[in-house]
Amino acid sequence: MFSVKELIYIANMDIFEKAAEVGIKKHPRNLKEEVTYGTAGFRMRADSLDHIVYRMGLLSVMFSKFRSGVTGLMITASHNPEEDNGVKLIDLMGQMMPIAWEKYATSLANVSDDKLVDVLQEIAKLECIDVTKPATVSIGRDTRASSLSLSEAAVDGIEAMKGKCNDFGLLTTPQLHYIVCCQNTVGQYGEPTEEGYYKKLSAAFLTLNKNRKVINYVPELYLDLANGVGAPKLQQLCAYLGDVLKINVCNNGSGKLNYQCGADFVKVSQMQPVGLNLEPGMRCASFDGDGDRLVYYYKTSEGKFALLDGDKIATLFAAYLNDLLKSSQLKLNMGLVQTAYANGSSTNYINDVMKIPVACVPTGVKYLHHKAQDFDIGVYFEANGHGTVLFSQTAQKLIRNQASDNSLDEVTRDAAVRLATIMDLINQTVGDAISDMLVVETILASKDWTCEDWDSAYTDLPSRQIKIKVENRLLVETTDAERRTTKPAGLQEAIDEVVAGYKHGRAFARPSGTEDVVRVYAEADTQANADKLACEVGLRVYNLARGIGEKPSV
Ligand SMILES: CC(=O)N[C@H]1[C@@H](OP(=O)(O)O)O[C@H](CO)[C@@H](O)[C@@H]1O
Ligand SMILES: [Mg+2]
Repeated sequence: MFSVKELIYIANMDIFEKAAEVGIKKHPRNLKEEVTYGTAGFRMRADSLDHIVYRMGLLSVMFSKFRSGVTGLMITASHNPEEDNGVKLIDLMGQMMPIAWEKYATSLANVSDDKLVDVLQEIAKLECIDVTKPATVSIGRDTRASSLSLSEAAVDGIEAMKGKCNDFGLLTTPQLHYIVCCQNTVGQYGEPTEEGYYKKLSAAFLTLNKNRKVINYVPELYLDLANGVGAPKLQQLCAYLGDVLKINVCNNGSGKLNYQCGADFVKVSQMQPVGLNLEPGMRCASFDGDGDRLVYYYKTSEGKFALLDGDKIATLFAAYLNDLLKSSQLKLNMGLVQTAYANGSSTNYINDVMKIPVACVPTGVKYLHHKAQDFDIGVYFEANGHGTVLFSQTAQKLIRNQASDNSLDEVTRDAAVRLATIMDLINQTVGDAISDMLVVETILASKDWTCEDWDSAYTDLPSRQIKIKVENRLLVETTDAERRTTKPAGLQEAIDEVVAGYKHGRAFARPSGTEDVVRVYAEADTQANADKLACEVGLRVYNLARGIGEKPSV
């Protein structure tokens, strides 16, 4: 007689062995280097990814069985070059896969073909997974040339592990997060389709912009789509918006993905993208390649390029929500979550002027999202334009109750109705360029603001970001939400010494989780000083952390 545990083990073994056979035959491991499930899953050159994506297909099914719900798998390398690709897994409510599972992903990706069964068995044992249980995985992909065949590898993995696969084809990353959340909440969050996504967002946007009276706000936006998946998706959305917002698009798929365009390019180079003739008076924005980042920009009347990045979007959102909270007489606490890359001026403004609690966490959406859950209303944004707002269950309930309380005066109730509708406009599962753009437009219209009005809240300190190539980036270790290094020995002291020589100086170095580099960030009183500080800190990293190739120079 076998025990239940033994029977599960035998049934699992059968499936695992077959999955390993398919793996060897169709998706053999072709990479010698070790890879790590990083800030946004696995990311590397697309031609090294096939076996990893197949194996993530396997893992996504085990994760679905473990969670007893629909999990997600997205194929994208976001803002990285066209030649790269990546894969990441999504949890039931549309959040990132838990950190505990990242180590399973890493061991599964690195194990040799002949030991694949052992790792699968180990995960099943550790998490008590019965592989014979039903499982469903929803998958999506971006527009990269390599994405279709990689998504087929994922389907192979899902089917080999006896999971059901919902292949949604081309999607922005946040659309897949939204769909997964809808599927697991049985439609409560919305209809689990792409169509449902457009309907939910556009309905909220149209309601919020119905009776607006604007003089300064111009309902016309110039939008750079990074030649990514945002392009076809935005076009679909526009059909629902009518003439409430005119969107002129550029980099809408005919050029090279993320090349001199897109949110990352605009943020890092602090320059307008190709294909856009920026003139004063134009309100412009950029998505990244998979549609989960958004930055705005404009040209000042003096002809200077001015960026409204994730920090500016976060403060715009938080201030507006705070006003609505006050007017609707709701006592809910609100907090803002940033990373070390947030401009120092924004942090000061939130602390000193807005008087809202602000937290700093390590880079990566998973950390921001997690911290934002500490508040009734948690606004989180990375400076690069990835972010959203989370409303706790209690907050959602109180806001909806207030919105439907007929005994309240009109002003109070209107504010509560607006808050409730804004909740529907925000993609709470993850940062979403489409949704965030609609929220920004709604707020600007409601305040009757231009970009200059929005930008006038505080002035960014000049900043610079550079990348340093090193032999092994993991030699650099950090603490204090990545603001200080603990290794290699002497690096932090060297950084401190350099920073001390600059007015309003602040700088830090950390290993990237998505590229093989150490990133250096610096800010100071002038652009020239920020550039110089970044370079000087970069040199210390180069010298103390075994830099390779060209030394940084201003
Ligand atoms: C400075 C910066 O922008 N870092 C980005 C980048 O991570 P790194 O770990 O810095 O490579 O990609 C992540 C995923 O898209 C994003 O979450 C993060 O903010
Ligand atoms: Mg992205």
